[in-house]
Amino acid sequence: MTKDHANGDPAPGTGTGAPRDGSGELRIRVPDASRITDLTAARAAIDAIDAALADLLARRTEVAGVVQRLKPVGGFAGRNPERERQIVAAMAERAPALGPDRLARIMNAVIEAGLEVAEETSRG
Ligand SMILES: O=C(O)C(=O)C[C@]1(C(=O)O)C=C[C@@H](O)C=C1
Repeated sequence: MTKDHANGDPAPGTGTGAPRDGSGELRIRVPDASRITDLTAARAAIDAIDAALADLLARRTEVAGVVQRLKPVGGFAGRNPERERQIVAAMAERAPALGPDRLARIMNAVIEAGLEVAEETSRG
């Protein structure tokens, strides 16, 4: 993986974009979008962000699987719309440009994917 010489992080658009060093910490260097002026750099930035998103989604899926095992009723049968609304509301505060309706669609897909993986895993 190409390393950023300053701090050892992967350069944007190379490698996974999100080092796994066992610390549980996930770091990504993202250029300020307003400073990107060419298509190659813009796509490299997207690739780095998507690599970090993939890492986060994988980790979220693992933790959501633990939640399913801890709940009295896990999986799709134990779906909790109020908790999902809270998740979306908290994310909408951090990402106002997306807004709650789009974030609800995104998180519905994320949550359902996590529940599918948890159910497949529990079936063995
Ligand atoms: O918090 C829970 O109760 C979960 O089961 C986790 C989770 C999630 O993936 O965030 C999944 C399904 C529920 O509908 C709500 C949230």
